[in-house]
Amino acid sequence: MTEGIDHRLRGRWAPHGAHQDKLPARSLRWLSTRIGASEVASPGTEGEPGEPSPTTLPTAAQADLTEILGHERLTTDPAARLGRAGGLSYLDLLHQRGFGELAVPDAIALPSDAEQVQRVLECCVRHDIAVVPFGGGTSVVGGVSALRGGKAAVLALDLVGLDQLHSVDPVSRLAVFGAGTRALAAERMLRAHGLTLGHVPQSAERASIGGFAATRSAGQASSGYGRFEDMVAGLRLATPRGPWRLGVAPASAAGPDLRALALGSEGTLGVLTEVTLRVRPLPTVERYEGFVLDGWTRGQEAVRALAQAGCLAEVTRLSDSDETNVSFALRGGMRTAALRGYLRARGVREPNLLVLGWHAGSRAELARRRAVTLGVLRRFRPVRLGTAAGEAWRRGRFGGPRQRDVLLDAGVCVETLETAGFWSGLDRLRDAVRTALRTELTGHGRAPLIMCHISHAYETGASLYFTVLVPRAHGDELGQWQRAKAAACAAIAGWSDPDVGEPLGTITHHHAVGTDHAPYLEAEIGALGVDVLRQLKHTLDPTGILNPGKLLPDA
Ligand SMILES: Cc1cc2nc3c(=O)[nH]c(=O)nc-3n(C[C@H](O)[C@H](O)[C@H](O)COP(=O)(O)OP(=O)(O)OC[C@H]3O[C@@H](n4cnc5c(N)ncnc54)[C@H](O)[C@@H]3O)c2cc1C
Repeated sequence: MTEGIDHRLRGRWAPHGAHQDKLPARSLRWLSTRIGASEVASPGTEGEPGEPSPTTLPTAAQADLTEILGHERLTTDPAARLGRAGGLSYLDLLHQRGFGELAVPDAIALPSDAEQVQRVLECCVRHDIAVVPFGGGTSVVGGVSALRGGKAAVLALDLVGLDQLHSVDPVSRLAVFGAGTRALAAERMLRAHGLTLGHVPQSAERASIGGFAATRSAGQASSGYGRFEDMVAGLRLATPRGPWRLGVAPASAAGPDLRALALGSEGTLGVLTEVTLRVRPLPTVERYEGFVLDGWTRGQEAVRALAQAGCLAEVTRLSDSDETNVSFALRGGMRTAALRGYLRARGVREPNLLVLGWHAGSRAELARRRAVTLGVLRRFRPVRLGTAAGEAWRRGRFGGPRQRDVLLDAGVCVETLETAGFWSGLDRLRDAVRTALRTELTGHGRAPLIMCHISHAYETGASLYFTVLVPRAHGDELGQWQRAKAAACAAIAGWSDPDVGEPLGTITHHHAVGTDHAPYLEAEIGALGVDVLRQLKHTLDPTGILNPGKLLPDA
């Protein structure tokens, strides 16, 4: 029923992928010295979450839900409930390791089709039970926290059973998926038709099509294939007011695009049951290549030039020198030492690694596009590292979450956050976030490592993705990151500098709002914008059962 994913073991990324958990001892030693950690390697008082409180699902509701789903597809088993208690943010993982209070759903519903989803919602309206739509559970912003919103009980509505490819229309290049389909499963199904979606976030092993649509996700190849919302041609939702279908043509002037209301609605307006996606022919040739540019400013200028010349590779990813140096250090060995020497000899003082990955329909197309890209890059004097560096990145692209588990085991606070801004303000945004994080996390012998990369570029601006590593503050594990994240969010929202007065960037480029970013939404969309969302929610979900506390903090 769970497609090989053991939902009882949420504290770790993929129990069956344990062999990829490698982070050599010498790398850990290097890291601990770098971040000032006598504490690293001592995880402190870590444990397991306690047994959850007994379910408060009313007996009458349980009987009605069982009638809809059958005994097999409704469970109040404590392990299954713990398995859907939150997502995969650093704070979620700390909760799973026994720090602080863990909000646990009272029951799990596992519907097998859209009709069952609709009936479950109507039943929850009748019994006034909160519902948390649950895709892959990879939210890193509190999107699947089991909050009750004042209701007597909360149900996690796991969509894993809606995992089918319903139809493929190769003529129109469309495919219709059940919302619970996992990304890699969707790719496998499309491959059989010679097609691809091209949406590959780092969470692809677990995350679902419905989750991507509900959060407006962006994958690692978004510079070529687009953001997930660009891929959505149509949607079906179950709502407390009844089913809703959106999207009947490739383009339309029939009033505002209501699909955009469902995209990014984070389970607060309805439950996505089916998603119609624009698909592309499978590329026949791919090439990943690494380049080094000297300094962040030059690297950023190069990516802007590529974006504005309309010649971004599908994967375009620029790491700052902190991230580049860490990736060199973790690799270690003679080759890396030789590479450092070579870069110094070429006059590179601050290596910023640029990875470009092209997906093309033919060798000729690849050669043509690559030549244009290299032509644009030339004036930024890149040092070419060839395909070995590009392939090294590609091989390691899914390793992050596994290495995070290893670092957590070693007592490191490791978390990411992201934003986006226009090119002209990107330096200011990056500086503000880095300063906020550094100020909050430095002290007591700790020297946080704050790395940044651009992995989604547009004509007008780019995303900034920060990865933070710092020794965990024993006794203040949750507070340490909560304060740092709040400071970074305040900087993005433009609150930390009285001269700014408006947001420096968006509070989230692709992780969504969830609970964590909800306090900052108004700074971005205004009080009127929040009111529009509130009214919309009231129309679709009048009794407020859907995903309480997400997107709108008070809904
Ligand atoms: C290690 C790691 C790497 C990540 N990398 C990326 C990345 O590269 N790019 C990126 O965009 N994100 C990334 N994320 C974040 C996360 O994977 C995305 O937000 C993803 O879109 C969530 O999909 P999911 O199926 O896991 O949704 P969930 O976590 O289950 O849910 C996310 C939100 O959507 C709602 N929801 C889920 N399914 C439905 C549905 N069918 N109908 C209505 N609402 C629904 C939930 O209620 C919740 O509010 C990463 C997360 C982790 C842990």
